[in-house]
Amino acid sequence: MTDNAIEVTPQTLELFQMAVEARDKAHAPYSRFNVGVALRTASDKVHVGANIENTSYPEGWCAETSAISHMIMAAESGADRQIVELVVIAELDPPITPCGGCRQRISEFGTTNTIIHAADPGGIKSSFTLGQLLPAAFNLEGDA
Ligand SMILES: O=c1ccn([C@H]2C[C@H](O)[C@@H](CO)O2)c(=O)[nH]1
Ligand SMILES: [Zn+2]
Repeated sequence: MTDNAIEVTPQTLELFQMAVEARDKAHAPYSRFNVGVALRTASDKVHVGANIENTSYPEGWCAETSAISHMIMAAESGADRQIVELVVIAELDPPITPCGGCRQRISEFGTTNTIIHAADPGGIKSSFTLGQLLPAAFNLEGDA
């Protein structure tokens, strides 16, 4: 359990390990801030990503975006593109949560119940639902 009572399961710990490994692949020579992500789909597939920066600074992208790109290109069914749970890891205290743009991207392929775990190398430190991180999200389809 973390501070707000979202459960950390053995599956979550596996996700954490994969995010740690993904982080080693970051290309972040400009910020020197390596980020790793692992996400699990409704079909129980795992995809990873790291941040990939560019000498033209605004052209870099986040670890979450890398992982979503992997998920979409590997997907063969609707469940393969539904994000159930995601771990983001960097080295900061308090641990980072996805940036605003990535919250919106996760929202495209998640629900308000999608779980987002914020980790540092020591483990998962806090957990949120996407609804907590992106309340009143933009959604052309409305609630119906
Ligand atoms: O959730 C986040 C927040 C930041 N970054 C990256 C973007 C940039 O490369 C570096 C510093 O902001 O961290 C991510 O990958 N994910
Ligand atoms: Zn981002």
